[in-house]
Formats: sequence, C-alpha cells, structure tokens
Amino acid sequence: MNIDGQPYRTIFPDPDGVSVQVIDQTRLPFAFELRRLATLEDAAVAIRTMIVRGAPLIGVTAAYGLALAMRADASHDGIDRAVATLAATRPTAINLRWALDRVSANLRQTAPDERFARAFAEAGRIAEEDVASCRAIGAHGGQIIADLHAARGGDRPITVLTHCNAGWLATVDWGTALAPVYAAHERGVPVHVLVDETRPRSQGAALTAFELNGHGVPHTVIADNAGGHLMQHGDVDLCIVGSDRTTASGDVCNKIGTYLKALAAHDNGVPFYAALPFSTIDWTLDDGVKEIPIEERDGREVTHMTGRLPDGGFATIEVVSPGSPVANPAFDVTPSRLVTGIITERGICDASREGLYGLYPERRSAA
Ligand SMILES: CSC[C@@H](O)[C@@H](O)C(=O)COP(=O)(O)O
Repeated sequence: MNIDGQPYRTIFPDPDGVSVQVIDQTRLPFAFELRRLATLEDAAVAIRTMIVRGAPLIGVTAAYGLALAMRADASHDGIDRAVATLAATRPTAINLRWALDRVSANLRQTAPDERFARAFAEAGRIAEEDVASCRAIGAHGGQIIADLHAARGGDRPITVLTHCNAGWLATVDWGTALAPVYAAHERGVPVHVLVDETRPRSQGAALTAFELNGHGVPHTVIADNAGGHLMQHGDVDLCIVGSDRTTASGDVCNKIGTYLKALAAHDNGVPFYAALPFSTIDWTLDDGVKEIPIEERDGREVTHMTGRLPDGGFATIEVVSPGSPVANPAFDVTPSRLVTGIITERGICDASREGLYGLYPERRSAA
C-alpha cells in the first residue's frame, strides 16, 4: 500500500539476495525507517521488540528468519535451534508456528547446502500467498460494506469500527480487517473508519491512522472506551477486527479490548466480523478462552507512553502512579457467539466449526 504515494510492502527481499528489509513499526507514525534483517537473531529481535508485528507479518518474518539461520548453520540441529528461537518470540499468533512448521518441513527434505535458497524462496511464497489472501479477504469483506451501503439507502458513508492494527502493516500488504475497507474505498463506496486508539501500545492511533492517512480513507481516532457509547447512539454500522488465533469452533483471539467491543456490538445489534487468513486458524483448538495462550507483556507499556514533543524530539513519560502494580495481558478471546461472521480468503462463514468446515472442507476430512 502507499506511503506518500509510493507503494510499499512491510517486508521484502533486499537486493543483496541474502537478507530482507522491513518497515520499523516502532518508529511510526512519526518516522519512516527501514531495517535490514540479515541473521536469525535480527529476525527474532524484530518480532520480539515489535519492529514487525501483526499475526500474518510475524509469520512471514519468522519464515525469513529460519531461512537466514540456514546461512550460519544449515544442519538439522541448526533448524531445530532456529525454530525454537523464533517460536519463543511471541506466543499468541499461530501464524508464527504455522510458518515455521511449513518451512522446517520443507528444509528437512532438502540437502544442507540448498537449505538457505530453499527456505528463502519458501518464505517468499508465504509472503505472496499472504498478499493474495488479504486481497481476497478485501473483495469478500468489501462486498459486505457495499451491500450495507445500498441497504441503508446509499446516502451516507458506512462507519466501520476497528481495533488495533489489522491493516497492511500487520500483514505483507492489504491487511485483514482493513482490506474490506480499502476494497470498498477503491470501489467508490463511501466508508469512514472509527479507529480505537488501542492502549497500551496504541497500534490504532499510531499505525491504523497512519495507514488510512496514507490512503486517503476518512477516519476518526477514538479513545478505547468510546466505542460502546457510539454504538448506543447508532454511530457504528459494523465492526471488523483481525485475529491472532481462531479456534476450529470460531472463537477469535485478538488485541486486548476486542472482546469488550464485541459485547457492546452484540448489545446494540451492530454486526461484528473477524477477518483472517487460513494461516490464523488453529484447527487443534476448540475453546479459545481456555486454550489460547495469552501473551503477558512488560508492565512498562502500561506505565509509560512515548510520543513526539512540540520541538520534534521524542520523550517517554510516566503516566501511572509510581509504585502501583500493573498487568498487561496483550490479547483476549471473543467467543464465537459474539461474532457475526468470519471473513476469509475463501469467503464469509458463520463463526462455528460447521461454518469453517464449509469453507475448508479438506479440514473436516483431516479431523
Ligand atoms: C492482521 S493482524 C490481526 C492481529 O494480529 C492484530 O489485530 C493484532 O492484534 C496485532 O497485535 P500486535 O500485538 O500489534 O502484534
């Protein structure tokens, strides 16, 4: 997608052929900087410190990380060590594990001296598939927005509330939750996005707003606690969020605070969709609340905030009463009963095992 009119992807091979470039998302929205990842450690640090983030992008970065590891140690032990290092970076997004399983299975059938090239190419294929999946999610979800626009008389924009950043910055391109917005916008369907700021890391205020600005999509950033009130007053037509892990039964795990938005949407009859590619579905899980591991992050993300000063410099300030204990669970689970539908690259389904099997019949036989 575009930054200052120039198309970018979040991750792409460096011209040197042995490393990748990523957009440093810890610097956005105030600075646009690329980082070169040349080693396993570079990739692991990028994921752990959230230079890259968002479930699909974490998966693609891990795939490249495993490839980069093969340059230093292409033995079986080297594969095991790299997989263990990358898998330990962030626990919730299943795309990470999915990508590592796919690349490592491929590597084990490849001669050591060909492993780097094989893994690098496979990571590239995963990236391309992610772009195609997100584009298809956009086409399916964009139709929901267009239909709603027509059903509401076509005389006012459709207002979509989203949480966190599930746009192109969270994937390789297009995004999941924002892909339908971009698709509708490109089709000329008027759409307005309500962007939850998404404390504590502010992915909505910093990243989603940055993306939408870059593409000229009308939007308004709101405090995390404003959504319920706006829904009560008829100011939200639908919610679309992403997912870091979706159970086979349709429970959706996403950034902390998503569940509260789903509750408010349910209470106010606002449709609540989750948009996600197949790589986000964990077919081994049934009960998301009990089974999905929730990342607990550093309390400093709650106690401190970083921002730009009037003179253009940056500062990190303390915002919590010193000495108060803090907790920082990074994700929550929205049970399937609160999800109107799941938008995938194959179409839209009920948030249920039957719904997902309808789109992925090969999984029914695998189960
Ligand atoms: C398309 S991305 C879906 C999710 O990964 C996204 O909504 C999200 O919660 C990202 O969390 P983050 O902690 O920024 O990696």
